[in-house]
Order: sequence, then C-alpha cells, then structure tokens
Amino acid sequence: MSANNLSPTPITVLGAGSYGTALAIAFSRNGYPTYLWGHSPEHCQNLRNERKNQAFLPNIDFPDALQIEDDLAQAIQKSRDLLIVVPSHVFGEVIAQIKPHLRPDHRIAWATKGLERDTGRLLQEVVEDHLGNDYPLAVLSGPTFAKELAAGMPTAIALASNDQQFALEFQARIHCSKHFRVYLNPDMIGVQLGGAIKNVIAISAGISDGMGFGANARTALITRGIAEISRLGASLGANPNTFMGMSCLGDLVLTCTDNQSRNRRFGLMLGQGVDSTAAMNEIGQVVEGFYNTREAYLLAQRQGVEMPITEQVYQMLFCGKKPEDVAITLLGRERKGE
Ligand SMILES: NC(=O)C1=CN([C@@H]2O[C@H](COP(=O)(O)OP(=O)(O)OC[C@H]3O[C@@H](n4cnc5c(N)ncnc54)[C@H](O)[C@@H]3O)[C@@H](O)[C@H]2O)C=CC1
Ligand SMILES: O=C(CO)COP(=O)(O)O
Repeated sequence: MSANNLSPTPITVLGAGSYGTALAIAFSRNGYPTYLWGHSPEHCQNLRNERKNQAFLPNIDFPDALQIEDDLAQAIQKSRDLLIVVPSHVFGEVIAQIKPHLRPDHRIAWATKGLERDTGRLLQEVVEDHLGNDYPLAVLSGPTFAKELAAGMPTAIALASNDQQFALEFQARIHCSKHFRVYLNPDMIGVQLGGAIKNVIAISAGISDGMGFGANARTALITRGIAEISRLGASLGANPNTFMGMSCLGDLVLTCTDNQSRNRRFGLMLGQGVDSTAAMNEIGQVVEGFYNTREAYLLAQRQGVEMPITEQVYQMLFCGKKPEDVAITLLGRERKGE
C-alpha cells in the first residue's frame, strides 16, 4: 500500500538526469511502482546495476519500487501517467517520440523548466501542438534542488493542471507529509512562466555576485525580477498571485541565493570573466537559462513587455556586452515609481 493509502498506481518518469531521478525516487519512496526511462542505454545500465544515480545523486539508493526501463514504448505502456523531466531544448523532440505510443487514457505531466528552443513557446503549447487538446496535462514547478529532494530533505513545490482529477491524484501520490509538500495551483501559464524565467534572473544574480556586488544588489535583482516576470505573465493571461508562490518567488530565492543552482553558478563564472562556453562546460549539466534568456527576451519583445534584467542578460550572452556595462545600464535607468 502507498504512503497515502491509495492503490499503488504506477508512474513513468521520462528523463533520467538529476531531477527525473530525484522525482522518481520521491514517487517510489511513497510506495508507487515507478519506471524511470533514460535515453542512453549505457546510463540506464549503470542505474540498474548500481541502484543509484551515482553521477548526479551520489550515494542515494533507489527504493525497491523504482525500476529502470530503457525501452521507451515499454516505459510508456507501464503507466497511465507520464512525467517528463528532460531539458527544454529536447522537450518537443521527446513529445514527438512518445506520441506513437500513447493510449487515449494517458495523462501527461512535466517538470521541465523552460521555453521551447527557437520558438519561445510555453511547453503546454508544445504538447498541445503535437498531441492535441484531449490529454489531461500538469506541470510541476518550484524550489526543488534534485539532491535535497532525493535525500528526503523538506521541500515544497507547486502543481498546476488543466484537469482537477489528475491534479488531485498526482498530488496525492507525490505529496508526503514527512518531507514533500505539493501545493495545487490552477494557473498553468503562471507556473510554467515562473519556472522558465527564474533561470534568467538566477544567471543575473550569479553575474552580480561574481562581479563582487553584495546582498543588496542580489536582492534587488530578485525583487525586480519578480516585477518583470509578473509583467510578462500579465500579458499572457497568468494570475499575478502565482508569481508570489513556489514557482516564481520560491524558485527565485532558491536559485538566486544558493550555489547548488547551475544557472547561478553559470552567472558567477560570467561575472568573473569566464566565457559562456567554458562556463557551460565546467558545469557539465543543463543550464536552462542560457538559451531561455534569448527565448524570454524575444517573447517579451513580441508581447511588448519591458524586461530590463532579461534584456541585459541577453545582451551579455548573445551580443558581447561586458558585465560592467550591464550594471551601468541597469543602475542608470530612468527614475521611476516602484
Ligand atoms: N536538477 C534540479 O535540481 C532541477 C531541475 N529541473 C529541471 O529539470 C529539467 C531536467 O534537468 P536535470 O535533470 O537537472 O538535467 P541534467 O543535466 O541532470 O540531466 C539531463 C538529462 O536529460 C537527458 N537527455 C538529454 N537529451 C535527451 C533526449 N533527447 N531525450 C531524453 N533525455 C535526454 C540527459 O541524458 C540527462 O540524463 C530541466 O528543465 C531543469 O530545469 C527542475 C527543478 C530542479
Ligand atoms: O530549478 C531548479 C531548482 O528549483 C534547479 O536550478 P538550476 O537549474 O539553476 O540548477
């Protein structure tokens, strides 16, 4: 029986990086049969042999209920509910790959944080474009470093869905009164947007700290970051309250202030003069904010929304602007009301 006294409905997690593995551990720890699919057979073999993801989550043993599946069709057939946790630049590709294997009763969630590469679309639009509007969908987003979640340290997150039944069942399965709180939020647009754009702001906070600026500057970036994400959200129909919750404020505080964040670490290196390719190589994992900066900037332009921090990170990453000049531009903006 599961920790929540429901029948142990299985779940399949697609994407065996640090976060997919951590979420699979969370489900299986609650007693649900959990199938974790990774696209690299060699990586899957290591996970199966070692019963841990030594590369990303060292020394955290897999619960017995967690099984590794390297055949995508089999992984999809094992469960009605699929949770996709791959980087945003391959999200559309993975949706296209799963499409031929779906049954009409499948339900699809994702924990990927980002906008689609090149189009800047929200991932919900990508899913609906490929799969139509009939599948129940959900997005999981909030301040959750994979290592802490996998280690069972206290964590809270938001879950938004277009289907109330799916939301409640999904929440019941991953929520755990001992260490994982899952808050429902009906605002899919806002939850997706906060999770995507906080990566850009985390890069800016890293740049600021890397340049030797202090807590005042970091806090200003977090606060004005929320302001600009909220403006973009309003233009897309999000609920403004969402940006004060887990998926935006929560994740901004986490990733702008703690060096577990890859986006923040990437920014720290940029602020210290390291070039972006070397910084990405040094991190060796997905840095969602890198391409998402461009997509967020272009989305803001299309929406006619002013996003000065995003624009300056874009100028630094893609137009060669120096961090010192970025700081001068942001500090020298016209006087205005809050
Ligand atoms: N690591 C964390 O603490 C958190 C990560 N996330 C989000 O989760 C998503 C995944 O990130 P991580 O797991 O951290 O990345 P990661 O860098 O740890 O792993 C990425 C995984 O994606 C796999 N992958 C690459 N191309 C693929 C493809 N075409 N098909 C299937 N799999 C492919 C890689 O093999 C690798 O296992 C990102 O959007 C990230 O923002 C969200 C919250 C926390
Ligand atoms: O989204 C995250 C935590 O909520 C992980 O942040 P990074 O991708 O910056 O490591």
